[in-house]
Amino acid sequence: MRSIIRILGTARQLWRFYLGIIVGAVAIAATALLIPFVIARATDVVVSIVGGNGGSISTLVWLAAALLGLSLANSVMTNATGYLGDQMAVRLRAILSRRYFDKLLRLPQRYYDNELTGTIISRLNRSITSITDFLQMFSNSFFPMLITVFAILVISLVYSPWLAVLLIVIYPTFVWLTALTSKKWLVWEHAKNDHYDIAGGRFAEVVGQMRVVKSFVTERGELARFSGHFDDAVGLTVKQSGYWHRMDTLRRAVLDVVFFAIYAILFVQTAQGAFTVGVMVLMIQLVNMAKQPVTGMSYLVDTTQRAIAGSDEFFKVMAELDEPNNPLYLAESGAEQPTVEWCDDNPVISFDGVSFGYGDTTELVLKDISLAIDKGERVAFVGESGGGKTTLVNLLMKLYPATAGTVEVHGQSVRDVPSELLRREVGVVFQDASLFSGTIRENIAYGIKSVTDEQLETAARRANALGFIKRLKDGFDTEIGERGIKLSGGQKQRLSVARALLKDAPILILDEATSSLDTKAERAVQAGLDELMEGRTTIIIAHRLSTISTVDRIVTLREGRVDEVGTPEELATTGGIYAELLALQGSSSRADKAKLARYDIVR
Ligand SMILES: Nc1ncnc2c1ncn2[C@@H]1O[C@H](COP(=O)(O)OP(=O)(O)OP(=O)(O)O)[C@@H](O)[C@H]1O
Repeated sequence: MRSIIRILGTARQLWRFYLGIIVGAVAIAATALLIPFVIARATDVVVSIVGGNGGSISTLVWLAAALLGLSLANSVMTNATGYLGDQMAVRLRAILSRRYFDKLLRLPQRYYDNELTGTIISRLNRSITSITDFLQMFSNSFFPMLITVFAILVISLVYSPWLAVLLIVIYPTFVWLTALTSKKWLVWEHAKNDHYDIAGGRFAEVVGQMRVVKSFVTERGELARFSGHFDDAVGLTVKQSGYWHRMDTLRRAVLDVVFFAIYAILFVQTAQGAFTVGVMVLMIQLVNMAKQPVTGMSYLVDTTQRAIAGSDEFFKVMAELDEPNNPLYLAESGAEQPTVEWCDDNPVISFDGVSFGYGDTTELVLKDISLAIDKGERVAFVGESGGGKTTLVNLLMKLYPATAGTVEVHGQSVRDVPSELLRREVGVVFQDASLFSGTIRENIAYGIKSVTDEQLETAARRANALGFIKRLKDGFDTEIGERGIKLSGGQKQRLSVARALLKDAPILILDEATSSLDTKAERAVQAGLDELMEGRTTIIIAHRLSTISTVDRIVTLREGRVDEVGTPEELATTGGIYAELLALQGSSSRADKAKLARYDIVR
C-alpha cells in the first residue's frame, strides 16, 4: 500500500483532482446516507396514518420529493466525481508513462543487456494500467463507499451500540482474512507476470525479426513457445483463482453469520419496542449499505494487489542507477550545461592499460590495451569475432566504464567528461544502419535541432544517397517503415552515412556492414564512407580486406590483447593475423574460408 501512496506522491501535481475526489466522495456519501433517514421518516408517517395516529399525505409527498432531490444530487455528484476520477487516471497514466520512459532513457547500456524489449514494454503497460485502474476504481466507487461505511458506524453507535460493535468487528476481521489469502495470491500473480513478460519479450522480438522466423520456418515453434507461457499462466490462474474463491466463500459465510446476528438483534429489539418501525427500516438500509463494500472486497483486493505489484515493479525500475550525468539529468537539474576543454594535441584517442569485463563473468574481454590514435588517422581493428573490437568502441563511447586503465578523448579521460559532450564528438555508422520509422528527412536529421533543405541535400549527396532519394515519389518525405524496412540494405547504409555526415563529429566509428551488401551496393556505400571519413579521425571495425588495406594503421587483437600495430604494408610481412588473412584470401579451401569467417572477414 505504501507504494501506491508513493505513486500519488510522485504525481503530486494532481492535487486538485485528489481534493475534488475527496470532496465529491463526501458529498456522495452524505446524499446516499440521507436517503435511508427520509425513508425511515416516511415509514413512521405511513405507520402513524395507517394506525390512525395522525400525519398527513402532503408530508409523505414532500418526503418523496426530498428522496427525488437527494437521488438526483447523488447522481450528479457520483458522475462529477467519476469524471474527476477518469481525468486523474488519464493524467496519472501520462505522468507515470513519461517517468518510465524518462528513466529508461537514463539507464546505462548495461541495463539493456539483461532485458528484452518486449518485457520492458509489457512491464510498463502492466504496472501503469494496474495502478491507474486501481485509482480510478478507488475514486469512482470505493472511496465514497469507505466514507459511507464510516458514517454508518457512527450512526449505528447512536441507535444501537450492539449493532455498531458487530459492524466494527466485521471490517477488520474481513480485511485480515482477505490479507491472509492475498499473500499467497500475490506469489501466483508474480509467477504469472513472469510468464507474460517472457512471452511479451519474445513476441516483440519475433515481430521485429519476422523475416528470420519465416526463413527458418520457425512459426510453429515460436507459436508453441508463446502459447506455452500463456498456458502456464492459465494453469497458475486455475490454482490462484480456485484458492481465492474458496477462501472468499468461507469469508462470506462468516460474514453471513454476523449479518444474521445483526438482523436478528434488529428484528427482536424492534418487536420489543426498542425502535420504531421507521428506525428499523433505517437500520436495515444502513446495514445493507455497510454490507456492500465487504461483498465487493474480493474485487477490491484483487485490484489493489495488482496495483501494489504494479507499483512495486514501477519503483523497481525507478530504483535502477542512472547513467552518470545523463543528458536528461542535466536538463532536469537546471545545472549549467557542462563544458569541457578539449585538447587539440595528439593523440585524439588513447587507451592506456585498459582492461574490461562485462561483469556477468569475471572473464576479461579486453586485457591491458594501450593504443594512441592521432588526428585524421584511419585505424582498422582486426581480430577474431568476439575478440573485443566492438567492446573497445563501447568504452570509447562510455557505454560501459573500463574495469582498469584510462580511455582518453582529446586529452580528457572519458570518465570525467559528461557523456553528452563526449558522444557529440563521435559519429557512428552502425553495422545494421539502425534507422527509425518515419521519413528519410527525419532519419538523416536525427539528433539535429534544425536543418535546412540545402544541408539535408548536401549530406545526402555526399553520402551518395541523393540519387535514390530523388527517384522516390515523396523524396525526403518518404516513410521508410520500421527500422527502414522499405529500403534496401545499401540504401539504409547510405542514409546512416548521411546522418553521420550531418552530425559532423570529428571522430568517426565505422562498424562495417558485411554480407548484407552486394558489390554494387557496397561500392555505393563506400563512396559515401570515403566522403564521410575525409578529415576525421576514424576507427573502423573492419570486415573487408579491401578496407583494411587502405587504412593508415591496423590494430590486431588476439585473446583480448593488442597483438600487432602497424601499417598494412608492415603487417603484411610479419606473419601475424593480417598477413595470415591476406594469405587466405585467394584460397578456396574450406578450412581457409572457415578461418576468414572466424575473423568475420569477407574478401
Ligand atoms: N553486452 C554484453 N554483455 C556480456 N558480454 C558481452 C556483451 N557484448 C559482448 N560481450 C562479449 O564480449 C566479447 C567481445 O565482444 P565484441 O562484441 O566486443 O566482439 P567483436 O570483436 O566486436 O566481435 P564481432 O566482430 O563478431 O562483432 C564476446 O565474447 C562477447 O560474448
